[in-house]
Amino acid sequence: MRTVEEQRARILSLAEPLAAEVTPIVSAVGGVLAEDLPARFAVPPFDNSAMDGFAVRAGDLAAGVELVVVGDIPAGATSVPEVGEGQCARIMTGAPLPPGADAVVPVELTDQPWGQAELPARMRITEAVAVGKHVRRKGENVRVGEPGLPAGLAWSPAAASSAASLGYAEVPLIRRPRVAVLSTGSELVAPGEPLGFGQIPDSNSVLLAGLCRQFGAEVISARAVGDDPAQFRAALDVALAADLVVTTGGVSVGAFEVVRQVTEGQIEFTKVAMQPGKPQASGVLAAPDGRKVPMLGLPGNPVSAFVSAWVFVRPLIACLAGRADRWPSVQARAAVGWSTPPGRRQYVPVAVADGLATPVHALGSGSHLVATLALADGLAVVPEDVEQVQPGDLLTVHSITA
Ligand SMILES: Nc1nc2c(c(=O)[nH]1)N[C@H]1C(S)=C(S)[C@@H](COP(=O)(O)OP(=O)(O)OC[C@H]3O[C@@H](n4cnc5c(N)ncnc54)[C@H](O)[C@@H]3O)O[C@H]1N2
Ligand code: MOO
Repeated sequence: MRTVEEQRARILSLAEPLAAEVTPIVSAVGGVLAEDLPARFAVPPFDNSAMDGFAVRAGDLAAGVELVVVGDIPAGATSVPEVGEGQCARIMTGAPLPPGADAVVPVELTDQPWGQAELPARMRITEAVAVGKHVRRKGENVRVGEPGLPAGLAWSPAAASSAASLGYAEVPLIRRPRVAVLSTGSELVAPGEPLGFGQIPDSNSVLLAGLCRQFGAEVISARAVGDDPAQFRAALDVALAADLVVTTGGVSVGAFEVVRQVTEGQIEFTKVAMQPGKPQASGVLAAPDGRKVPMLGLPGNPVSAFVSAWVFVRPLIACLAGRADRWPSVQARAAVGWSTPPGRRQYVPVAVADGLATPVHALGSGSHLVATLALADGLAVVPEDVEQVQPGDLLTVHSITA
């Protein structure tokens, strides 16, 4: 059996980051920055006032000193007066600091009224300020040419505002990878439908569509097909419009494994030393338009599909998106003991509280325990060489919320 790491390395070798596209910053939320963006503008772009008040020469100041007001500098002013000894200029927040001035006295520390007021001829200060006070220096956030935003940054409203400030209206972005989800199984009926004999609700389509979105992908379709090779082939051809196809079911050794029957030869079927999630399929298929599209065939058992999505689909989506993948974890102590399959890494859905990890169901990592999956806030990892977890054992618990 292949280790989890070997399988993950194989899967990552199937794909490359999608090509970057020049994208308006405002419409880019959800993408990933493809290149470093150096600062085209200094931030702030010029020395400016942090307060509404008066630009002064700090050396002139003492409580009670009166200064001659030589001009008015609103934000957006295109020219500014020079401030000489004994002089000051009225200035607003964000307005350029005039030559000669080296500090700003807020209007509250003067004898002048705040708010809309005539420009006074003279102004008396009530409290002195030090050199540099209330002045925001050019480039004190970032200087021209310095690193602005780094490649790999997940685009966000904050990133758009940084990019605008750094001088960019468009940026090279890798869009969200497009994923098609295809669940297989003749026993599947749509959620909410009554169940006939031997039928089961299709929970994997909604599970994987949601997880892929959580992992940063755009889901272009999520549907179920029966275990009929022609039906599956036709659905797969449509799904290949995506950047990644994720299927569930039909990868084991039964007599009606439709994913295996249709794709064997192009897709590799293997066993991975993990539980749940042992049977795994992965490979690259040729889309009708000639693109090479990676496909992951996850096992059909719902908890197996869930764990496989976190362990394999998530890093592959991150790779396509041009992002580094990291899976946050915490350490927690097992609240109870349980047995684990030797030689396979176990991923157990657990609830974590007060540093204790409790399996969300007494049957632990049973791959069919879909009804209680939602109660988990992490996947506890039991290493391959452990056969019995004892109460109090320290476990790594991966987050399933980030
Ligand atoms: N003889 C062996 N049998 C099995 C082995 C094995 O090694 N030898 N491995 C077992 C393991 S482990 C797993 S996991 C499953 C994987 O089987 P498949 O990927 O082929 O999945 P199916 O047989 O289609 O379904 C398995 C199970 O999951 C239910 N299911 C499937 N799709 C959905 C869905 N969309 N929503 C909800 N539930 C779904 C399905 O009804 C089955 O109960 O194979 C074992 N067998
Ligand atoms: O690997 Mo299966 O996913 O153990 O039930």
